[in-house]
Amino acid sequence: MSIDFSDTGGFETEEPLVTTSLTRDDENEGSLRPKTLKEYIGQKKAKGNLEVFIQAAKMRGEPLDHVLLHGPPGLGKTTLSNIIANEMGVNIRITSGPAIEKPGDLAALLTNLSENDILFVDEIHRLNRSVEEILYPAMEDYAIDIIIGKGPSANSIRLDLPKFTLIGATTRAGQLSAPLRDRFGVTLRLELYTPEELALIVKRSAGILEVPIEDEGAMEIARRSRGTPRIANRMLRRVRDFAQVKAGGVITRTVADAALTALEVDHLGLDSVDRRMLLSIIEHYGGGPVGLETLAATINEEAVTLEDVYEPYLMQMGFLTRTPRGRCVTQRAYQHLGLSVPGGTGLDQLRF
Ligand SMILES: Nc1ncnc2c1ncn2[C@@H]1O[C@H](COP(=O)(O)OP(=O)(O)OP(=O)(O)O)[C@@H](O)[C@H]1O
Ligand SMILES: [Mg+2]
Repeated sequence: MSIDFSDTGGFETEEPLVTTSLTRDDENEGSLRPKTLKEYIGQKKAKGNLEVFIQAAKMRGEPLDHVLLHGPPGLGKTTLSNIIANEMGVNIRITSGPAIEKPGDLAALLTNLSENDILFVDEIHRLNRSVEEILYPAMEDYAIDIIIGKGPSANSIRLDLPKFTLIGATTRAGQLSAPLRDRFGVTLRLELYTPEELALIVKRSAGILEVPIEDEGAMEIARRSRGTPRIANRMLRRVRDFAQVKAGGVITRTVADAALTALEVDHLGLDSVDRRMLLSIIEHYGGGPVGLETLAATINEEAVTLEDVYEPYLMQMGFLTRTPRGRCVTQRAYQHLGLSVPGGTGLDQLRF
């Protein structure tokens, strides 16, 4: 059976599937968030470590060591932070690097915490320097130094804080200053998910959303969601719309394939930006190397978006490599795009 979804009707105005930030699609993302470590699929290494640290902290009746979570957007950093709070049985206060403008803002947050609470700072690489300096003694000694008064009569007093856990999340661990990075006892890197793990996530989400889905339908979405649960959940919602309007409601492999193809997501999950990126390196820069900024300007996208969102997946798939002189496409990329590999190596010769 084949279904033609090329007439996408009312779906054209949808927002892109791949983004750095949240879209309208994610509004009820919260309802799909697992609440316990057990429900949190994949990330075996990070989860295994956390299980031990959480148990040990609970046995000692102490707060968990400060945790730094890093990895590309949409892999479950915020989710994991909420789970840690839940598993520890403590409160979590949520803020972000850019939201804390002055040292006083952070001091207010810290002094309002209760014993063992978690302070979650998203995008922690964007904290400004003067705010960051308040964090050093807070993390190390559970204290902050406050200056009272001005000029010669100014006095510094040390204020004790409750023992708390700082969880920092960042997509760019490399941008964290060394003194801040060193003060985290636990650093966990989240990895892109395998298609099998993503299929479990899709089936779990479909269950919550009460969408009928076949195993093969879930796998089709999983294979095309570029290792990222947030994208898998977005795709599930779009495919559900197609399934309901055009195919009787059930998400089968055929329905998922037709819907995602209509959304310009190819069978490995590459979208139009990925393809423009690879094609531009091939057509304008002879396959590379080309610097990230130059490439971004050529295809009219932001360099950070390419670096944080697109590159991790293209590198994982073996389509792109990073060299000291810039980005290069691989033979696999030529093959995937249906182009012949320059120099006549690769496919052309293998065919004989
Ligand atoms: N391990 C997981 N198991 C099941 N669902 C997950 C998992 N990780 C993430 N999700 C789903 O993906 C969505 C996005 O995750 P989350 O918001 O935690 O990502 P993030 O890493 O904080 O992203 P960002 O960097 O953009 O802040 C969540 O709503 C959740 O439903
Ligand atoms: Mg987040």
